[in-house]
Amino acid sequence: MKPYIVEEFSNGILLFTINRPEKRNAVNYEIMDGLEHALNLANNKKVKVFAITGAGDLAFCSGGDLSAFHCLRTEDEAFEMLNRMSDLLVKLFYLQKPTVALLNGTAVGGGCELASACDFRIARKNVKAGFIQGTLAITTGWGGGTFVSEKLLPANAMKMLMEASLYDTKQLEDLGFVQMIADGDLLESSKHFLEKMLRLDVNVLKAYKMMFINKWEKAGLKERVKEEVRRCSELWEDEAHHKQVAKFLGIK
Ligand SMILES: CC[C@H](C(=O)O)C(=O)SCCNC(=O)CCNC(=O)[C@H](O)C(C)(C)COP(=O)(O)OP(=O)(O)OC[C@H]1O[C@@H](n2cnc3c(N)ncnc32)[C@H](O)[C@@H]1OP(=O)(O)O
Repeated sequence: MKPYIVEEFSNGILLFTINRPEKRNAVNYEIMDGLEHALNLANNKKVKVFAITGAGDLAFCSGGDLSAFHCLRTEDEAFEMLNRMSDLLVKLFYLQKPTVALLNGTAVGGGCELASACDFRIARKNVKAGFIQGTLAITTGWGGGTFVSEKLLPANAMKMLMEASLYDTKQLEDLGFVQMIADGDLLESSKHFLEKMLRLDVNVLKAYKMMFINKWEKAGLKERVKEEVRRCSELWEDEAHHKQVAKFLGIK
């Protein structure tokens, strides 16, 4: 089974699907390579909106693949992986067209960071999401803390990060994290959400997105993401983190 799927629709939506439902769409290096490939395709002027979703109906993305990354023990080893994914999420954040995360299921940890790198989040009714990294004795490490602090009211962003909890769709909507709760098919609901944008020329969408990109550039966003990655790498090395990951993986 291919670990990811890239589909271009005639209405201008390019859809990237993480296709590892058996691992709750956890992100490993293959998925990172796939995301990089899809982001390169998204620069084509035929693409008006870039969308991301997960295969199956249980998880959008469960964050970093703990079995793949459990072997990363030191700050530097962690930084290399975290930096690779954070560079990709910055590229997604700065994509010069609208981006949308279609939350087909649970978005936890890095999965919530992936969703926060998009301009919009549309969720199915029974979805839960949260930055649970704190329960693993680390912080966000792919840029999600920086992204969400740009997207939500400061108190709501800090609440989501510091509570390290899962929220339901009503809570996510109240926090301003989710812009629409889908009633029925997620892709159809997203087309309804996007239909007014999709009728505009891609250059108009690009010009408006540049207004936000310029603001983020002036706010030192890329440097703040690098600091976030470094802070997470430092915590990653601590025994407290390795112990929590081993517990999840059932390793004594
Ligand atoms: C900076 C980002 C940072 C990083 O590490 O890079 C993070 O993302 S930290 C957060 C890492 N993610 C997690 O801690 C989430 C772990 N997963 C879960 O909490 C649950 O699996 C959940 C809530 C996503 C779904 O629960 P559900 O009961 O539906 O499924 P299972 O727990 O039974 O899992 C099924 C199957 O998938 C494997 N799995 C799930 N998540 C991951 C993951 N993140 N990495 C690797 N494998 C994962 C799980 O082990 C099961 O595999 P199986 O072989 O069937 O036992």
